[in-house]
Amino acid sequence: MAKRTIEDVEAEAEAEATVTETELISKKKKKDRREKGSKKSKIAVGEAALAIESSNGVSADGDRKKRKNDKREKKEKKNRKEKERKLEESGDVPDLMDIDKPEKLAGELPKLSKEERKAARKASKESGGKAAENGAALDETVPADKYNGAIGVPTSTSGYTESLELTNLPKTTVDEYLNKHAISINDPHKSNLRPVTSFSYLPPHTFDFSVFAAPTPIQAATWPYTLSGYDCIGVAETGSGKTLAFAVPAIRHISSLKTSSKGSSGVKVVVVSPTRELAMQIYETMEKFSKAARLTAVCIYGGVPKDEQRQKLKRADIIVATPGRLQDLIDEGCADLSKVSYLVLDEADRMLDKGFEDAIRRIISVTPTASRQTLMFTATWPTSVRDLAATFMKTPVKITIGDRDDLRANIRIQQTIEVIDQRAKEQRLLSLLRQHQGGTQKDDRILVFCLYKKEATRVEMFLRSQGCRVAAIHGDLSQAQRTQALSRFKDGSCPLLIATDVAARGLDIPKVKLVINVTFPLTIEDYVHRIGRTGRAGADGMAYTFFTEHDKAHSGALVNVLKAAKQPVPESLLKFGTTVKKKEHSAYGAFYKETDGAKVATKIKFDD
Ligand SMILES: Nc1ncnc2c1ncn2[C@@H]1O[C@H](COP(=O)(O)OP(=O)(O)OP(=O)(O)O)[C@@H](O)[C@H]1O
Repeated sequence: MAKRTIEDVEAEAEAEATVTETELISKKKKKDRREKGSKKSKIAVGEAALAIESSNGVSADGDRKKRKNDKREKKEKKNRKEKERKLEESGDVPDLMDIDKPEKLAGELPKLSKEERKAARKASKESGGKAAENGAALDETVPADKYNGAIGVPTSTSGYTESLELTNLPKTTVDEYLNKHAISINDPHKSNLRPVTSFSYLPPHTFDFSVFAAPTPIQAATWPYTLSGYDCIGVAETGSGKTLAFAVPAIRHISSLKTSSKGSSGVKVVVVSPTRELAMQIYETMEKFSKAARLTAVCIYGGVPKDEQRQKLKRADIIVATPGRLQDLIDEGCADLSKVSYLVLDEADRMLDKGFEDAIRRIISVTPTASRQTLMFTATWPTSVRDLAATFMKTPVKITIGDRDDLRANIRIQQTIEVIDQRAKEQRLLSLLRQHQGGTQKDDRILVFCLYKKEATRVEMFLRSQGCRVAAIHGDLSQAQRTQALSRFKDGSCPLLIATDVAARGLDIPKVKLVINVTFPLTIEDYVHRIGRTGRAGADGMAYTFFTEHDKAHSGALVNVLKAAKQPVPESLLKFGTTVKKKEHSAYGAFYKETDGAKVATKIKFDD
């Protein structure tokens, strides 16, 4: 027999111990199982006994308790449902803005009377049916006088519900508002949503509107549709508050996604604008509102390094961009637009024009078609871009303020056309500046437009040589110089700005007293936008335009714009003729329409 070593003994002892332990565990498990089984059968026996007792009426007390509990549960469920219904009907659905303080919201719910609930239910039902009817002719406009005043209804994912207060307004009050502001709503969905004529009619929000008395007509008319999730074209005069018209629903839209299952990270909102300065301006507005809603916005534009923009893109919810740089970053794989569900083309006609068309197509092509809400806003909506616009939109609602199917300038701007010899321009400019910026008026803001960069530089040098405090903004300057010039003009440290058309659209500079067009722009639309830098937000403005032999191709269109705004038409301008040149889009050809200069634009009021 082999001799056992110390190691063998230890191994055997360990094995024995292990066996013993295993046996013990298995014995305990068996015991537990036995006990469990007996407990179960005891419970089963007990339950069976109870059941027999109960059926014999022995435990009537327990049964009564059970029924009472069931009843209480049913009542609670009914109350919960009723509360939810009230919320929906009153339009006070918990807002995306208020997600941080739901308790406060719940505490603020108004109590509705039985009649109010009934009225709201009926209204919802009625217009719900209407909202469902889709696909009516796109061209069918519902002018103010034909508006049937039916009450709005939630139609979209973001769940806009007309406020009860707005619903309860008499139809005549709504009609009066629509007529007064010449609001035309072309709604193929026939949802008949009433304009939000007061900020208090908006669903609960965290926006601070305290500086404004009421929504402007374009805001009032478009918000119900944009908040409902419809594609929308908004056309209203320069300086009429279109930025907030698309910014408010943008923030609400994105916040609603954050609270829902679709709220994964990624860019949800894209706003595209034609110039860097306008993009920056829109970004400032967006950023102000985004912060309150804890969203992140990024401004993407050319002329500056890309690195910072690339970094910011990684955590952005909102992009405000110029098309070229955005396209670059898409092509580089740094801008992912695959989750974008709210796209805005500001200055839409410009964005759809030849210069930007390719970039816009590229940008739109990387956004999802089905889930994307597309909005277009502008003060000018030439027929030449309308068909192209339609290719990017789904049965859009078109809202125009002040009969803008034909080109309209802001009627509060006093327009003066001076037919002049090319060589006399500089001296005339100088005398106008002395007249409007002399003495106590030395700080009044004047914006001078030139057509070419070189021309702008020449005019700037000339005015400087004459002792004028002057800044300039055009494409030959670095972005830093452009930004500095604009901010000096805005803060008043330099009250005279020479610009090319980079400053023609969208820029909202406070209190520009006078716009002077030294050279006529390339299009009549640009003329309307240039002079629209004055007379904003309900203020009056003034514009002087030098017109020479070289500009005669624009005389007909200019005459129409002047007549429509009830402005004097100088005989010297008429001599160049009144024919309006056809406008063609590169891909869509001519969509010529003779404008009717006799039609008069409607004055839009801000304070009522
Ligand atoms: N409800 C309101 N009441 C009064 N002023 C408003 C209101 N909403 C916006 N504004 C102000 O009106 C001014 C012009 O607004 P905004 O720049 O949005 O005009 P716009 O219609 O986009 O002009 P443009 O056609 O030139 O781009 C801004 O200073 C803005 O703060």
